[in-house]
Parts: sequence; structure tokens; C-alpha cells
Amino acid sequence: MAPTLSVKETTGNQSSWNTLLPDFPKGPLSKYRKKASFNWKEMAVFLDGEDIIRLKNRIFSALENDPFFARHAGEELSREKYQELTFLRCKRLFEYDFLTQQEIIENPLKILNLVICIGMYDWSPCLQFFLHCGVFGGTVLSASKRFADFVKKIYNMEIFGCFALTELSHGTNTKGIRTTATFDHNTQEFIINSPDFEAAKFWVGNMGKHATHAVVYAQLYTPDGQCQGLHSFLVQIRDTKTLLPMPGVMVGDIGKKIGQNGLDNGFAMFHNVRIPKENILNITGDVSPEGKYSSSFTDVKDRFSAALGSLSTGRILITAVSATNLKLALSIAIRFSATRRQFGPTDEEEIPVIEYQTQQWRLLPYLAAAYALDYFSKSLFENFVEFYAGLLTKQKSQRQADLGREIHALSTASKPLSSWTAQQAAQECREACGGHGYLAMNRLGEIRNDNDPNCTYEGDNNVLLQQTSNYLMSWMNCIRNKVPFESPLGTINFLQDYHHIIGWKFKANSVDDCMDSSVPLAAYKWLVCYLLRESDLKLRKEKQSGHSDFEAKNNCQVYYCRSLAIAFVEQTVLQRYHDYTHDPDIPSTLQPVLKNLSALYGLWSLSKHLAVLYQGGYVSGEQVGRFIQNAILELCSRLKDDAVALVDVFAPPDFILNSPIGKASGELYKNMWAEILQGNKVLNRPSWWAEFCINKPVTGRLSSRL
Ligand SMILES: CCCCCCCCCCCCCCCCCCCCC/C=C/C(=O)SCCNC(=O)CCNC(=O)[C@H](O)C(C)(C)COP(=O)(O)OP(=O)(O)OC[C@H]1O[C@@H](n2cnc3c(N)ncnc32)[C@H](O)[C@@H]1OP(=O)(O)O
Ligand SMILES: Cc1cc2nc3c(=O)[nH]c(=O)nc-3n(C[C@H](O)[C@H](O)[C@H](O)COP(=O)(O)OP(=O)(O)OC[C@H]3O[C@@H](n4cnc5c(N)ncnc54)[C@H](O)[C@@H]3O)c2cc1C
Repeated sequence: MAPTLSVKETTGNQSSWNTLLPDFPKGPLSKYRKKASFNWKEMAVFLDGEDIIRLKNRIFSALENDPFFARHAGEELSREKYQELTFLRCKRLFEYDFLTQQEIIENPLKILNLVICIGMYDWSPCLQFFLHCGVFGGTVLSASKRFADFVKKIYNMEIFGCFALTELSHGTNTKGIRTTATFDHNTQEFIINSPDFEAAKFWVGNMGKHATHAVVYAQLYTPDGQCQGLHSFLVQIRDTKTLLPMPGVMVGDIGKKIGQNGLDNGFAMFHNVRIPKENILNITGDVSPEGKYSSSFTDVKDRFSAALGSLSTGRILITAVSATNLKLALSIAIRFSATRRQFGPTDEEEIPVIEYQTQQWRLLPYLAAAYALDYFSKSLFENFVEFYAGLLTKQKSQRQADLGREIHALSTASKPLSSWTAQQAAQECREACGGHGYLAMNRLGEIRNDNDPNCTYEGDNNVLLQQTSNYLMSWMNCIRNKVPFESPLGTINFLQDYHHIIGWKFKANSVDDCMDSSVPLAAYKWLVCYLLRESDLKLRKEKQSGHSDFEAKNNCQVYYCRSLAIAFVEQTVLQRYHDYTHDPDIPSTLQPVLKNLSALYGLWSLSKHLAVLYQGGYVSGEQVGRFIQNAILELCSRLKDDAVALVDVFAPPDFILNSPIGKASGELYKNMWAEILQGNKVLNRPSWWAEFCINKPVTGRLSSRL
């Protein structure tokens, strides 16, 4: 099925683009801007639409004009100060209240754009705000109406919240969570308890310093001693008037992290903390005053899925968050590469480093990935909105259940794909900018470190991929028995042709033949079918040789199920982007460059699977590999002159991007000097100058006398 994010009907006209998007200052980047095959403003309006661009402008300009968000060159804040500033900024975001409920209902993509815009500035206040309103608030909101009062308090910040699932000794393995919630029917309360220090809640964002309330996941025990599985509870952890811990709660900050240090990640231990019966977030089950458990889910597995359902929201958002980091890193590296000159054909002339084939090959496939993943994350978000609307209206249809499973399977692979792509790209961009990429002021280190946990939180990437391969393998019976099947979003429908696709061979006969994304797309369909067959065979063999289900599954991950999940999600991203870029309604001024991006993303991603394509016999002979490699290089070279305009489309204003080498003017060295010289005490001699000038070391004084 075609993605729901459809081709925009109109891109307006030149004068409306100019009003929305001012020209960039003239400078060293102008040369490349003139060479572009398309108008960047037309592209920006085409991709986002005028309404979203207006929203972005509103948010960016509010932050730029607000002293709370001022940037200070060379600023080195202590962690405590950074946490304080993050909280003040989070409060400001409440005051701005950028989106009304009505605006969100009319266009839910606006909320995604709000996350992206604030995150582009700094992920710490962004995550603090959305962990409270979105993750904590959203979970409370999705429980029954009896939380209406709490909901009000959440959205006017009378209380401040966090989402506490992970414990010190269990994270991805949520079934292993050991915090207990035991119902006491005498007092009509739940008793929340951490059995030992290993079961302390840990890593929880906002819990370190600020949260007054937590959604706490715990194993629910009814008075008959039965464990009813994982449920969530609303627990007050700090006094709202003093921010001191509530009785029985030991709560604190877990310490410095590799990135995101404005955010206070914390721990909490509960010593028989009593909460009212009403505070069970009755999403998957409830307890009667007598202590009888009831649930609308008869199947324990379905109840577990529903208890973790809210995690899909985060994973979809993280797909978009990571694509945003990809865009930030590329904006810096491509602008730098178009202005930084090194070597040249003659001694007189040095050329911009983007002219080098290696620089193009290192950066431009990531640029293509940024466009494809951005489109995919937004289309997946739109799919999610449909699912979410079903949840809110308590839809119980088969389609709703199937949609939930499909979105889960997609998001558990798109989060790994997007976060890993951004992680690798951030490092490549850092190196592509040479030494200047390593200077903290240019922000590539911050982007890399802040992106890093996207690979881990909301579930470790490698473990999550198993969810996607499980989903794909679950269709194998239908495939084997030729029983028709389809999914609500149609992402697995091509597997109905499995028996036909598995016999396909690579068809292109030249580099020219490879220049369209239909070529890698066909190869991907074969690859998914092949890996599905191989994974299924391997699993059956493992079981036949006497291994338990657990062992058998475990022995089928590397080269089989893990590769299957990755190939499937890459195929899905490419399919959606291919359909989008080949839509006949795309303006003819934009279509060629968009098709090049789609082809490059497809071929480059596919090239990482060449060994398997040969291994399985989809391709043979030396030539095919060469065709693919040469097509990648040809596309890089074709996109080289469009690259600056392509980042102009998504780069935020200079104030938000906050990188001297990534500024829109391209005045690389002037911008760097301006920043360096504003730093604190840059030209001062060190306060310990006398340690060199007066107190000279006595050479050898401390050498061993033995
Ligand atoms: C109109 C209005 C529109 C409004 C739109 C709303 C938009 C809201 C916007 C909100 C904004 C939010 C902004 C967020 C910003 C970005 C977020 C950044 C967050 C950063 C902070 C981090 C927080 C955290 O990390 S919280 C802790 C997260 N923890 C995890 O993720 C744990 C990971 N582990 C698991 O999920 C599971 O344990 C798992 C998946 C590994 C499975 O473990 P298992 O024990 O092996 O279980 P299994 O047998 O495989 O599963 C049984 C069964 O259940 C199915 N299942 C599991 N999960 C789900 C799910 N989420 N959905 C559906 N189904 C699920 C699983 O598939 C199995 O089913 P079968 O295959 O059928 O057997
Ligand atoms: C910055 C940050 C913020 C966070 N915020 C929150 C929050 O707000 N609330 C919250 O509840 N949690 C939060 N978390 C915790 C996060 O959700 C967990 O870290 C995450 O789910 C991974 O779990 P883990 O750390 O226990 O890793 P583990 O599950 O212990 O994984 C460790 C390693 O073992 C491997 N592994 C584990 N199981 C398997 C398997 N079955 N097969 C193969 N390999 C396996 C993994 O691949 C990984 O490499 C946050 C984490 C970070 C880093």
C-alpha cells in the first residue's frame, strides 16, 4: 500500500517561497548554490508544506530571540548548571505552548516537527519536555478517565513526571522486571516495593532531580498470591512543594553520561510505598476492591504486548530523532566540504574537498539516507496516528490488532536502522571535517554523543531486531502452504509472491540500467525472501538437532534473522521512498534529483549485502558488483553539485545549528575566528603561568633512588 504521506498538491510560487524562506548570505557557498539543478526553496515547500515551514520558523525564531536559549561561545557549564538550564528551558517550552490541541488534531505531523525543531537546538530540554508531556503524560492519558485530574496537573506542570520501566539489573528483558505492586484489600492500596538494590529503577529520564511522579512498571500481585504480570502504576516520588523524596522512596541522580547531560537520569528504590488503589494505570488490567484481577485480554501474551504497546511511540519518534541527527551532521559536513580547499590539479589552484571522489562517496550516500529516512519516519508516524486514534476510540477490530503488530515490527527495525545510520554518519562527518570536526564548537561530537543512546534506549537495537524477524518468520506457515495473507500497511504483501521472487535474478546489463531505485528494490525483495528461507531452514535444523526453542532461536541470529530484519526494513524504507519519488505528480523541476537520491540510497544500502547476493545466486560474475559500485560513484558525482542545496533544504538556521563551520554563509574561517575569539580567557596567559616562568622543575628529582 502507498504511504499515507502523499505528494503535496502544490508548491506555491516563487514569491510565497521567498516570504517563508529568506535567501542565504552571499559567500563561498554561492558557487555551489548556483550550480544546483533545482530551487531549494521549492523543494523545502514541496517536502514540508507551507504550514509546517511557518511552524518551524515560529519555533526557531522564538528560541533565537529568547535569552533563556542564548548560546554562549566557549561556555563550559558544570553538569549541575546544565541540568538547571535545561529545566529552565523546559519550563519556557511550557510557556510557549507552541501547539494547541486543535492544531495537533488537525495535523499530527506538527508534533513530530516540534520534537525535531527543539531537538535540533539541544536534545536535553527536548527530551525532558517530551518525556514529561509525551511519554509520562501520554501513558497516563491512555489509561481511564479517572486520571483526568492528573492529566490537567501534568499539562500545567503542577506535577512533573518520568517513565520508570528499566531497573539496574534488567532493561531490554522487561519480563525480568522485579519491582512488585501487591494489593492490600484491607486498606485498598497497592504496596510498591523494590525487593533489593538490583531491582532499583535505573536510567529513568527526569527522575534524577525533578520528577515528582513516576509511571512505575511492576509485577502485580493479588491477595491470592498470584502474579498477574507487568502493569504500570502512578507513584508520587517527591513532594510537589519541596521536591524532597516521599517517605519510603530513595531517589537520586545516576551521574554523568557520555551525552545528553542536561537531562537528569535517575534511580529510585521503593520501600513498601503505599499508593491508592486508583493509581493502577488500568490499561491492561484492574483489581476489584476485593482483590480480584480482571483484564479485557484473555491471553497473557496479548496482555504483555499491550502493556508494552506505548513503547512503539518512542521507537517511531526515535527513528525521526535519529534522522534529524543525520541531517544536522550532514549540514555541517557538506557545507564545510564545499568551502574547505585542499590540494588541487595545479600548485596555484586548490579545490573544495567535496570535489574528491572519496569525500563524495563518504558523505553523499548518507545525504540520500537522510532524505529516505526522513520520509519514512514521517510516513510511519502517520501510520501510528491511525493506530493511536483506534486506541483512543477503543477499537477492538482485527485490523487494529494487526496494525499494532505491524507497526511494532516496523518500529523495532526502523529505530535500529535510523539510529545506527546516524551514528555512523556522525563519525564519518566528524572525520570528513578533519581536525575542525573534532573542535567541540563545531558540534559534531555533541551530535554523535547525543545520538548514541538512540541505539540503546527504548530497547537495545540488536534485541529489538529479533521482534521484526519473529514477525516475518510468523508468516512462513502461510507462505509454505500458499495461504493468502496481507497486512494493514501492506509491508509484507510482497511475500505472497515468495515462490516466484526466490527464483529472480539480477537483470541489469550496464551501469546505466542500475541508475533507478527499481533495481535495488527488486534485489531487496529477493534478499528478504532468501534470508527468510535460510532463517527458517536454519531454525528448523537447530530444533531437529535437539536444541531447545531458546537455544535454536539464539543460534539463528547472526547472518540469519538479524540480517533478515535489517534487509526487510531497508527494503521497506526504499519501497516507500521509491514510490514517493516516482509519483507522476512530483514537480518535474524536483523529480530528477529526488530519483537520484532514491537510487543512491537503494544501491548504497544494497552494496553492503553483496556477499549474500552472490552467496545465494541472485547475482553472479564480476560485472554485477562493478555495475553497482560504478552506479554508486556516478550518482555521487551527479549529486555533488546539488549537495549544498540539498542540505539548505533541511538545515536549521545558524543559531540552531550552532556550528561555525556549518554556517549558511560558508565563511568558514571568519566564522571560526569569530567564535574562537569570543571564548572565555582565550588570549589570557594561564593563571598558573608562574609554574613555568618561576618554579622550574629540578630534572630527575623524583627518579628512583633504589
Ligand atoms: C490525533 C493525535 C495524534 C497524537 C499522536 C501522539 C504522539 C505522541 C507524541 C509523544 C512524543 C514523545 C516524544 C518522545 C521523544 C523520543 C523518545 C526518547 C525516549 C528517551 C528516553 C528513554 C526511555 C526508555 O528507554 S523507557 C524503557 C524502554 N524499555 C524498553 O523499550 C524495553 C525493551 N524491551 C521490550 O520491549 C520487550 O521486552 C521485548 C520487545 C524485547 C520483548 O521481550 P520478550 O520477553 O522476548 O517478549 P516476546 O515473547 O518477544 O513478546 C511477547 C509478545 O509481545 C509482543 N510485543 C512486545 N512489545 C510489543 C509492542 N510494543 N507492541 C506490540 N506487540 C508487542 C511481541 O511481538 C510478542 O508477540 P508475538 O510475536 O505475537 O508472540
Ligand atoms: C540515555 C538513556 C536514557 C534512558 N531513559 C530511560 C527512561 O526514561 N526510562 C526507562 O525505563 N529506561 C530508560 N533507559 C534504559 C533503557 O531503556 C535501557 O538501557 C535499554 O532498554 C537497554 O537495556 P539494558 O541497558 O538493560 O541492556 P541489556 O538488555 O542488558 O543489554 C546489554 C547487551 O546485551 C545484549 N543482549 C541482551 N539480551 C540479548 C539477547 N536476547 N540476545 C542477544 N543479545 C542480547 C544487548 O544487545 C546489549 O548489547 C535509558 C537508557 C539510556 C542510555
